[in-house]
Amino acid sequence: MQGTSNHRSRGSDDYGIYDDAKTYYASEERHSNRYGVRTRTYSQNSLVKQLERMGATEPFRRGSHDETTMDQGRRFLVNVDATLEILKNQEDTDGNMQITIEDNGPKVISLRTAASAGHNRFEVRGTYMLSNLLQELTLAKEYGRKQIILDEGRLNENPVDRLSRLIRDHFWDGLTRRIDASSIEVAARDPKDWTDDPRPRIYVPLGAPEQYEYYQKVAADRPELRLDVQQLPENITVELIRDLNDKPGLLAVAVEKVEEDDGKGNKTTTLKGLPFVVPGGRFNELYGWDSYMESLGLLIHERVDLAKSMVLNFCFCIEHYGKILNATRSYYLARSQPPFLTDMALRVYEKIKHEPDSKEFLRRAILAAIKEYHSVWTSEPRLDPVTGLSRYRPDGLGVPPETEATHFVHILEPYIKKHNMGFKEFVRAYNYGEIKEPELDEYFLHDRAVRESGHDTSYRLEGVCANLATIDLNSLLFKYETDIGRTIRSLFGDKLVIPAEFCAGTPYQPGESVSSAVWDRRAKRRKLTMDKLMWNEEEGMFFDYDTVKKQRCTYESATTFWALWAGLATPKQAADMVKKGLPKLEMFGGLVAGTEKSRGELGLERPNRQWDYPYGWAPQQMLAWTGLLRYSFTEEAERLAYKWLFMITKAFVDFNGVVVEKYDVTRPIDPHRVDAEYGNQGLDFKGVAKEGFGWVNASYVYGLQIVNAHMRRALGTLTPYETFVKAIELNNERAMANLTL
Ligand SMILES: OC[C@H]1O[C@H](O[C@H]2O[C@H](CO)[C@@H](O)[C@H](O)[C@H]2O)[C@H](O)[C@@H](O)[C@@H]1O
Ligand SMILES: [Ca+2]
Repeated sequence: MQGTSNHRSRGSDDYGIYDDAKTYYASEERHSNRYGVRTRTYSQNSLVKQLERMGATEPFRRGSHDETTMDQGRRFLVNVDATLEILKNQEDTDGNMQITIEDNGPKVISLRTAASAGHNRFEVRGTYMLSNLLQELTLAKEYGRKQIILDEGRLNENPVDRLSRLIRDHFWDGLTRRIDASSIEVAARDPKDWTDDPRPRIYVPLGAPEQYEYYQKVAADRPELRLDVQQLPENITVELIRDLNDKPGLLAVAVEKVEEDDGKGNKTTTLKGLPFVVPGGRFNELYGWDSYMESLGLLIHERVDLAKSMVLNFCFCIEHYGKILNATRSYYLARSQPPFLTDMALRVYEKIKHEPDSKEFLRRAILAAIKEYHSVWTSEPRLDPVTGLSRYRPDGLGVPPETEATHFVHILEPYIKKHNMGFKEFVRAYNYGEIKEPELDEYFLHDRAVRESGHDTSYRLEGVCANLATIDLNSLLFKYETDIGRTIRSLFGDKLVIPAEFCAGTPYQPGESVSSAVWDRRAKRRKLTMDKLMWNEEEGMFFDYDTVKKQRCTYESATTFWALWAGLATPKQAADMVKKGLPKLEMFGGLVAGTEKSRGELGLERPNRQWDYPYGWAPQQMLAWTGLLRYSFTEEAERLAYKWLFMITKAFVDFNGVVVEKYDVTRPIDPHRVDAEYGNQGLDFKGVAKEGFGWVNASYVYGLQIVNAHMRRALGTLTPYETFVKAIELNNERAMANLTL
């Protein structure tokens, strides 16, 4: 592998070695024989004929290994199909269309060099280079190339640079959706639609009549889509949401008006969907907290427009659906997800504040957040009136339809037996209240809350979540309170007028103005209550508080660090957390979601849960790093970031460019293997990964900003953390010895 690589690196020919796939492979000229390659043409027919004659897989004579590296690096002349065949037959021994350390091929292929016009050969060796070759050829084939001139630099690229580049140039685009005529069929696809006729369907809120008209026109103009366009009634009840489960669909989000040219010089106005980034895999809709995490990566990559339009989509959701939704599908209408809107909007604002409409953007986001704060998070049923703290506690009816088919079998089985019914028959009868089972009602109340918490599922929350004032939610609300107060004070002259459309569900009258003082008081009160009910000095951790049992919980969770992220911990609490809490949760690959002790024994009746030990999730890492830095625990933040990035980079190198939804942070060899619940997302690709996974992509980009330059270099050479530290210590000792004072 190369120690470093320069992404702007260009050969004398002016082509970039690290151009994005489209630029690299779509150019005819780049792959013609202009690099001193013999002008003989290798037609596809003659290649295939030679191939057949030789009974072999590649049609050139064997050359010597005497190619020298030129200033722009070695280049290979590669026949795409034939080489792909060799790779598949020889190197992908388990036949999963990926070349990984689990394949048992010879791990070497000899490629013809371009400078010798294909006469000389050079061996490409090892899993990483071969899997990069597979990825490059898969892309070349998709761009219709039969023969390419391939830079060796694309095969032995520093993996940190390669993954960062793929995220920047490919993954974000692969995950971006727009709900308009340009690509509604892509956005509407729902792998979680288990109905007999999973056709594309969109629900449009009553307050967006132009959108309703627009989508009806799209459906009429393109009948082959079978797009079903439905208008939602004004009052969205839990009964309605349950009924929509038979016809699940996408929920409309924000659009903008644009001018369109009909090709004859006539201008008409049409609608264009504001884009958003989806998590990936089976999650093909706009998610609440995934979007926040994604925006942290997008902003680093200067994709400010995407982050901004996700904020605007959230404002649309609050205005039309009453909340930032768990995600934008009909079955998610009743529940939200961890709230991050104020921080997200402020980060976007920081990037656009020189633009004329930036203040208006921020005003709208803060008004939406205020409405959400009051009408969703601090009113019943989520508000616990006794403590004033909040809980994840959404309304809903029956069994959530979006989970994998078997998810609730073990829960429902006893009831199915009791009522002597089939699975589907029972679920329908229960959902429609024909069967009353109060115990099940209680189970699903908590299950819905678990899903709203984003931590679905975990033994921290199962069977109790709706009663818990969690450390995560209350830290986020403290952040809302402080962000809103500070913004009103510093950017709106300590006076923000609440317009009529933002009043419903809030204590405000139209035109009433709000100042920062009340927000400061709310934050102060929340902090005091949390200190009293949730902080355990002995353990050095914040714990959830059970509002029904009126006691502090004991499950040790990585969410304790959210208190640092939000800035609610005192310096002493932060130091205690680093000293006592952190060692319990720090693993080989970074932070684990919860401790093994807290998770407890697993068994047939107690299967593993994806938000428990031994799994680690990108949002937990990102919030902890940011929180630690906020309290000046730089070394700890860097160390945790290094471990997480190392684990991701190593899996990326050893497993054909894989980037997944979550990792087993205790598993050094194959951390992407997760068999809990619905397995892992992001694994299912042929030849080349195109999307990664939204928040892991973001954590990678964000984490690289946390580690120092020396660490970044060490990651590029896949240096395990312990080795890195030893090397640093040795260096320091030497430097000390050589120090002449
Ligand atoms: O389909 C099952 C569940 O899937 C979602 O949860 C998981 O994926 C989300 C998207 O990446 C993520 O936000 C969440 O934290 C994950 O646990 C969905 O959010 C659940 O509501 C759904 O039941
Ligand atoms: Ca394989």
